[in-house]
Amino acid sequence: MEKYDVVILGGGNAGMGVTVATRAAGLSVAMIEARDLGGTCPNRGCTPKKVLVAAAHALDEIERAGNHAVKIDTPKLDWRALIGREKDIIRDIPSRLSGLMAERGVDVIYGEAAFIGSNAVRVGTRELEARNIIIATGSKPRSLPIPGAEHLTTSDDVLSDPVLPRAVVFIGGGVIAFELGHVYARAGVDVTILEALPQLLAGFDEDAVAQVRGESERLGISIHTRAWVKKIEESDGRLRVSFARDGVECLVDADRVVNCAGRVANVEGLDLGAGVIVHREGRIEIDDHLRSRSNPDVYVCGDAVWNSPQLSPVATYEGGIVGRNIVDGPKHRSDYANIPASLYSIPAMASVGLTETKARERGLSVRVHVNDMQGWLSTRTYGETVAWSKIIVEEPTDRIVGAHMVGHAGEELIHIFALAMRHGITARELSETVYGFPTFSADIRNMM
Ligand SMILES: Cc1cc2nc3c(=O)[nH]c(=O)nc-3n(C[C@H](O)[C@H](O)[C@H](O)COP(=O)(O)OP(=O)(O)OC[C@H]3O[C@@H](n4cnc5c(N)ncnc54)[C@H](O)[C@@H]3O)c2cc1C
Ligand SMILES: NC(=O)c1ccc[n+]([C@@H]2O[C@H](COP(=O)([O-])OP(=O)(O)OC[C@H]3O[C@@H](n4cnc5c(N)ncnc54)[C@H](O)[C@@H]3O)[C@@H](O)[C@H]2O)c1
Repeated sequence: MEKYDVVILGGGNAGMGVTVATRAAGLSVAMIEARDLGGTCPNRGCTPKKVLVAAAHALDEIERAGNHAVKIDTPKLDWRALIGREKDIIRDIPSRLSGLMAERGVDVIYGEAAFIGSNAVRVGTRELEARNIIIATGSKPRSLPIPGAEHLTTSDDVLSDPVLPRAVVFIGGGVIAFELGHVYARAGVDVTILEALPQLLAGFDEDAVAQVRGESERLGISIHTRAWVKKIEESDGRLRVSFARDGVECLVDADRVVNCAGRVANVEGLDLGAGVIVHREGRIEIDDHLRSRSNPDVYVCGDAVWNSPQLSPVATYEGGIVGRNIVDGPKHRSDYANIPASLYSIPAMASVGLTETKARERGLSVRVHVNDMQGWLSTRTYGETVAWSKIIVEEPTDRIVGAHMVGHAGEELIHIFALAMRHGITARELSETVYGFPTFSADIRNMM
């Protein structure tokens, strides 16, 4: 049995995050990775997705070029070349991360790990024992138990398929469906989104979501809520999706049907029982320090945590907390307030803090500033199709408790709000700040 202080299962954002404090403290650390170092975000998530989103942005700019008196013929997207560009941009990430881990003194072992004891794992023929074992194995698409589920593809396939389909159905109306749906729609694909719940994009402010929905429908995306998918069948070389909506049976044909119904912790193959790790259907029971309740030598971080946001910076942050808890003893807790998040639709929807509904549910006395910024000079200058904001301010303290934007460079501006919220800068102080002009940032003064 090889002995280490720390063994990390998974070499994604979360696993990498653990290595910082543990190696700085001189602990011996092994990282076991089944596929590519970097995990989902740089290889199959954020980064390759953003390359496609950037291309869709270019198409959006071209669509709006007429506003600037620029005449452009109908643009033509070479999808195969775009996928090639995407792969090219991310190609050397795993090898660069391998270099980083070597520099940091982390032993990387490739293979699929599983527990063989409370403090031991097996990978291939090797057995490793450690004082602490970290589950940082990420997430995987939720399986959909519907007839024809074998026809489903995932975001991994969308990001790798060099053939542009004619029509695509996304099952689930969450972030992945909207981001990839906007890219496809810009590329001329017929896009349908089928969401089981009455609301789309749960967790975002409902009024902001309504703006995104409007813009998505303007692009030609067909959206159905309360849609219950019954089956997927192959028919004449295409796929036919049957779903019920308000008691009415509906059909939609497509070349691809993508499972975007959420992602669950990827822990099925870990033999959690052998590790004495209590869980409910893969939801590992953890304390405030991200430790397994049944085996305190085991920590969980990143997407493998079932009840924290599945975001790449959150995975890195939680990995950092776990690393510090291992070094300092279990003292550190994560704080998920004021973490900015964006939907990279085109235009993007950005958000930090509480939605209006959540602020009211908490009984906060708030003033809500909603701005349709369509008529504002900066919006008109750039010919934006949507420019909208909602800023939620607590009445007695003037503290900003939530900010939500669609368009207007919101995915960048949201960080100014996040910074203000984190450091207690009030709405008035933010409004009184002198901003460079003319910029989108300067509009913050008039948003509240
Ligand atoms: C299409 C898509 C787009 C996304 N876009 C964004 C975005 O724009 N912004 C954002 O913040 N987040 C985004 N996310 C979410 C983000 O990618 C994840 O939150 C983040 O990557 C999670 O990091 P992690 O380290 O927890 O897991 P992962 O990065 O998934 O890493 C887990 C690693 O564990 C390995 N592993 C699994 N099982 C084993 C085993 N038994 N033994 C050894 N290794 C194992 C896997 O191979 C993987 O490399 C996106 C996700 C997807 C799917
Ligand atoms: N920009 C970003 O930060 C970004 C981008 C992509 C992914 N991610 C992360 O990846 C995670 C997974 O993304 P996702 O879009 O798969 O999940 P999601 O949780 O955002 O959305 C899933 C949606 O599918 C619906 N659904 C579930 N079962 C269904 C069914 N049988 N039929 C129809 N609808 C069904 C849910 O009600 C939900 O609205 C997200 O939680 C997100 O945090 C983040």
